[in-house]
Amino acid sequence: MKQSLQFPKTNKEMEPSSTPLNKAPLHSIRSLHTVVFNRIFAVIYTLALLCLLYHHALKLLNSTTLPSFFVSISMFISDILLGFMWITAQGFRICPVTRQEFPENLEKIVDRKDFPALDIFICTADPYKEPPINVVNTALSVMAYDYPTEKLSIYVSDDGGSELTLCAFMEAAKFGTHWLGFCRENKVMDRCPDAYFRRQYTMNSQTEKIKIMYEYMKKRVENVVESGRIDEYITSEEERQAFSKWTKGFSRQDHPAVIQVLLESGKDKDVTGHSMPNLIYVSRQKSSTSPHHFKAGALNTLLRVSATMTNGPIILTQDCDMFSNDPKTPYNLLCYLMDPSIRPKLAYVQFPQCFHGLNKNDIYSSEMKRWFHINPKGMDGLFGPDNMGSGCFFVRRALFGGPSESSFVQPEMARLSPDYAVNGSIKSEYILDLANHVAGCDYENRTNWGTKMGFRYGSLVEDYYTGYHLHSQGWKSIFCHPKRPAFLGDIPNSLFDVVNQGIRWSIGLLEVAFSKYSPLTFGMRALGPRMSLCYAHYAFSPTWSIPITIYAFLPQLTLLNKMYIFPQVSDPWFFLYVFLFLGAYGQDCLEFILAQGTFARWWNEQRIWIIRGLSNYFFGSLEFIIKNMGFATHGFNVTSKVVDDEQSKRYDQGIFEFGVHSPIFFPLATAAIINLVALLGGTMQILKGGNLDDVFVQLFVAGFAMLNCLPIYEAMILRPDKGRMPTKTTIISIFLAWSLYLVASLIL
Ligand SMILES: O=c1ccn([C@@H]2O[C@H](COP(=O)(O)OP(=O)(O)O[C@H]3O[C@H](CO)[C@@H](O)[C@H](O)[C@H]3O)[C@@H](O)[C@H]2O)c(=O)[nH]1
Ligand SMILES: [Mn+2]
Repeated sequence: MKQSLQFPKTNKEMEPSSTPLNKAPLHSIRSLHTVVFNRIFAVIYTLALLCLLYHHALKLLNSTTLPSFFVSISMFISDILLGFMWITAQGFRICPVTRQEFPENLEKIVDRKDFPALDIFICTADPYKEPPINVVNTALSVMAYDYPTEKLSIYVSDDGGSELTLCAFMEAAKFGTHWLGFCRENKVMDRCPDAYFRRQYTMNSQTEKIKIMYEYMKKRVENVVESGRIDEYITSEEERQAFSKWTKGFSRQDHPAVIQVLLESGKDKDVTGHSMPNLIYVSRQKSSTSPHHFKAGALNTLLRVSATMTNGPIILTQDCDMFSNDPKTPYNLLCYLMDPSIRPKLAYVQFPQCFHGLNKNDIYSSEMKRWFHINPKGMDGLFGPDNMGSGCFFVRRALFGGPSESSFVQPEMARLSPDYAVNGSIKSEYILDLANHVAGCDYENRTNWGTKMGFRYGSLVEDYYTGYHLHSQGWKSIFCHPKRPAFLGDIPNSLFDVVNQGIRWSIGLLEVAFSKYSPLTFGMRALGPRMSLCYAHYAFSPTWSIPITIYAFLPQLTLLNKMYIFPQVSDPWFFLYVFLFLGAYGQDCLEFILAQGTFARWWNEQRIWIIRGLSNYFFGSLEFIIKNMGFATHGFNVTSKVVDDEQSKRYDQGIFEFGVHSPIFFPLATAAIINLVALLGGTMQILKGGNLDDVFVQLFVAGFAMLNCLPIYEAMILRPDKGRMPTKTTIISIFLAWSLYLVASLIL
């Protein structure tokens, strides 16, 4: 049977004469006040950039020696790239908007029993980097959504193919029957058990009981992972059956599909007698000879498996460390979905990624305020925010071709179509066989999955890439940012993890930047200039490594060799540099603070930008080039979510964590040394009677860098703890700095 109606009709559609949506609006939108200022400033700044270009051209023409030509051209390239990135950033500033939802009006417009079915996808990939107890917490937090349970299905994708994770979920299913009832009866807001017990809660016999149960479950799950053995935890024949696929030849890279229905809605009840939602464990088939496309591949498998079982028209994609912080979140989503003026072209509603456990001044700028909070508002005034992977509700239909009837892409099996109405028990043999079939590792051969259908393959930032394609096809999206964060996630708390995550993102973004789908070519045509500027800003952000690296070394090395490369203070061109620097930094700071940021956090953000330039962007670009030369690289390196107590203590105190010896710290440490030496050298030149007028800008650049490097000096020399910069890294960096200085002295 085909389903003719995906979403219930709202009263408004049925009776166009009365307009309840006007009396009880579901959402509102308004322009941000900064728009006018942004536009005027953009014009002035662009003119200043043109003047700078002219100035550079003059300098190039007037350079008489090879070294001075080399220096001029390097600075020219740097400023062109900085200017280019600045221009692309204007896409976000041209018409930023902010939205508000009125979920309290929702039930006036649509009955709860008519809510659309919701399929929730949670991805995990490694039980040692992503502790199953955290994944379980994430799952429980969404299982406990305030939503009709018979419409709620949770699919857990385990790319680690680990029996430990399955075992953890069996424990979770049992505990869930207590937890869900407890949350409903007590109207609990924190439905992630771990978050609930970490916060203040009223102690009574009921909370005490549930806490004991939680602790018991947690202990069992942690023990399973620690011992690596599941035998003691198996209590029934059914459970034993579930693990029968883990045979001798079973490995992470090579194993059959494992699909296990842990809870079936309508059949399994919680302790208060209410139905439980569906809970399904899925580990897709893997073979070392078939590409699996990382998270995008996992999501596409879930798309198909869920299609065979529940085929909910709405899909929430969730990282395993991003738990729900508000049980009413689906209500906010429905405020847009139920609006007939928005629904036909709506592909997804994105909630911002928010994080818990940030230290006071957010030293690694893990909040990513610009990426996750400020920029999406800018895109929301155009076609809508980019997709951020987690916390995103998709309309299933949007993953099957463009919004028009004619651009619909029919999957190879009608059974997987977004409008197919499923029926029958999800535990039936027929459905399970089908589900196993579509979870096969060769299933996608010669199909449109990953190209025209589902989540897109070809970039390590599958979220960004998929959102970009959906917009290009004519779909819209919405940025929904309620006051209480809808989801809260973990942050990496060592610089090493931060940098590695950033390297992966850089590679993924460059894969898009230099593909046939580049935002500057394909994007311009498909999306128009403003939206494609936004996408280009992200795609090309790794190119920041070039100007940042040049600015981190060249002014300093030239200063040490008494070569002055910027205008003198008395030269009128000097003021152009002052304006360009203060203008960009000032606007950046203003935006950050207007978005409820603090000055200290902004300062750390700009520092991390420089650090990224010398690490993530730098090595990401390098790895991208290596990859394109045909060498194998890392792929999707999952970020570790394991917390080391000592390390997290240092993090809480706001101390930078280096800890491991790694080449990824070389450029950073070398730059720190060179800048300090240049600052000292430059000061000496003045003391010896040099002209401050000549030296000033270079000295300023070195001083500014030095300020930014304070935590690095501290980590190199002052700190005794384990998180300090390893001596080996420091020594090699000193050697590198020395060599650079020698080479520069020879050339310049
Ligand atoms: O082969 C893989 C690799 C990863 N994952 C899952 O993908 C998610 C994100 O991985 P993580 O290591 O946490 O990456 P982050 O950099 O923190 O994630 C951000 O960036 C990713 C793209 O690089 C997006 O997929 C994420 O949604 C976004 O939050 C996790 O749940 C993983 O379990 C898989 O399912 N299969
Ligand atoms: Mn993550």
